[in-house]
Amino acid sequence: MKILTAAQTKQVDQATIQAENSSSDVLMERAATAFTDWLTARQSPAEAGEVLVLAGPGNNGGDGLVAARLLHQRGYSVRVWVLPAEKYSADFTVNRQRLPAVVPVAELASEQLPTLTTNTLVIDALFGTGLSRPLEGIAASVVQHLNAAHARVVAIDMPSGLLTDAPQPKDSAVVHARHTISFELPKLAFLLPQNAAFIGDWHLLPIGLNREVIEQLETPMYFVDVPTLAGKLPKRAKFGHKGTYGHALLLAGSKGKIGAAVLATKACLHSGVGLLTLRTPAVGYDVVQTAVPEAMALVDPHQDFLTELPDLKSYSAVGMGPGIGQQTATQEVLAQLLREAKMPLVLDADALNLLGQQRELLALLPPDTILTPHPKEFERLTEPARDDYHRLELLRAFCQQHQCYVVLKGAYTCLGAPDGRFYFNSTGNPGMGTGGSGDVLTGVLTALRGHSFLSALDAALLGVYAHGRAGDLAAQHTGEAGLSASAITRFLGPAFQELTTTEPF
Ligand SMILES: NC(=O)C1=CN([C@@H]2O[C@H](COP(=O)(O)OP(=O)(O)OC[C@H]3O[C@@H](n4cnc5c(N)ncnc54)[C@H](OP(=O)(O)O)[C@@H]3O)[C@@H](O)[C@H]2O)[C@@H](O)CC1
Ligand SMILES: Nc1ncnc2c1ncn2[C@@H]1O[C@H](COP(=O)(O)OP(=O)(O)O)[C@@H](O)[C@H]1O
Ligand SMILES: [K+]
Repeated sequence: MKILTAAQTKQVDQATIQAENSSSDVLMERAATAFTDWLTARQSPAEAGEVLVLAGPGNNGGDGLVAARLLHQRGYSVRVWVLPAEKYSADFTVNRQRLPAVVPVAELASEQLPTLTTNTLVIDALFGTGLSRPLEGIAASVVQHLNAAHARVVAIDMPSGLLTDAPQPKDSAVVHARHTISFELPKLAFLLPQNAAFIGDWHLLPIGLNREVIEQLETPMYFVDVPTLAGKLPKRAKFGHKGTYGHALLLAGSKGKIGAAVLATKACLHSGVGLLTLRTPAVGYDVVQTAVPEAMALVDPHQDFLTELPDLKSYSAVGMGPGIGQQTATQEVLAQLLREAKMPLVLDADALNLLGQQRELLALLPPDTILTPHPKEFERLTEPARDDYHRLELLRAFCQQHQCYVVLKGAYTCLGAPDGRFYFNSTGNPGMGTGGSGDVLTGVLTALRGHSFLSALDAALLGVYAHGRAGDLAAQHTGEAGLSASAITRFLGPAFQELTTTEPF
């Protein structure tokens, strides 16, 4: 699914209206009807109480006015508050006129603000994607009043005051919504941690925007859902054998962190790898042979940490990092790996920290290497980010400079590609914020990079999605608090199964 800018969204709106030979108020009616359907399916008139609709001067306000009319028609008690402005959009004006006279309408003013309690249901239709600057004056006062009351706010399209795809000026007033109901495609602002408190839970409602126009628009940003991945993971071949699916090598573990190696190993085995060898310090031998008998253990001569790179010639992909520690000898192993590897690489955790300590090693990264940092690890490779937008700029520059893929982990993990594109993942849950989840991802990605039939991009997209999906499936059984990294590995199979192409009949 594409992520479009505010400007592109406007373009799609207009093209949709043109293609349908209709008018903008028809599209507004559709959007507001979808919004109202969403709301009324969740709140009866009695549960909602008096619904306050705050309407701004543009089409976001227009959406609010249509919703007010529809809610009134459906038996809800509604009161509208309009933001004073020099001019109102045409569709605002049309829908202001269409509002039944019995619906009370008042103008917002600093000395006249609605009375709010924590239980008041407020529809925030002040500003949407047309916001061009931070809120000030009466608009800012209304937003501050709303936030101070902790009312139940449902925002239409955007929480008012929040920019769709640009950094937010510091301390600007932005609505804190419980839900943000947007249309058709996700917006970049929804995916950034710094906006979580404004957006609440977001939901997308289809409103029949023109598919062809969306297809044609160029964007460097995608939201990865099932349709994005359709057809990428082939069914296993009838006569396939272990050689068909690659021989992966994992370099993982050190004394006290052999568990990280076990988790990555299990994950790799549950992600379709043909053969797997684990290189771990001698201290891990018994553990690994017992915990993961399917993997071959190739122990390092050192008892506690990795000191020697094994011969690489048998392997189709190598993953390094989980639990390896940051010993100088291990750094040497990493440097040698970067110099010698002719096969795809996945680097995680301490392998990234070691790279951060010796940045000249970055020049040795083989093209299409996948790095999987969380934001702190990413900073160690680059520089501290001012905010989430700056972090994305750093990500793009890093991927382009080093011609690598970076899986920037988080709630919406962002895969940066060497061509400057971003792919935000849609699966996963907060239960995955627990030690070892990242080790599991390394195992998954190493397995997929060993599949000669997958490109680096497709391996990364499939792996990140399946990892999150496995976390979601596991959480259905364990709950989020009860989720462990081991549980994620147990649901990788079903997650991959869902993504596997079925033969056409
Ligand atoms: N996209 C879709 O699929 C569909 C979109 N639809 C809806 O349309 C919405 C976009 O509508 P929109 O373009 O009229 O913009 P909107 O957010 O109402 O604000 C613009 C007004 O605010 C003003 N203004 C701006 N910043 C300001 C500030 N800081 N302080 C004060 N004023 C400020 C600005 O004036 P100006 O910048 O010219 O001064 C202008 O008057 C979209 O979010 C969705 O809800 C649906 O109806 C149909 C399907
Ligand atoms: N709130 C969340 N929603 C979705 N996924 C999450 C969330 N928190 C963490 N994750 C996922 O869990 C994994 C955590 O990785 P990482 O931070 O490296 O953990 P560890 O080092 O403990 O293994 C990442 O894949 C991340 O995307
Ligand atoms: K809004």
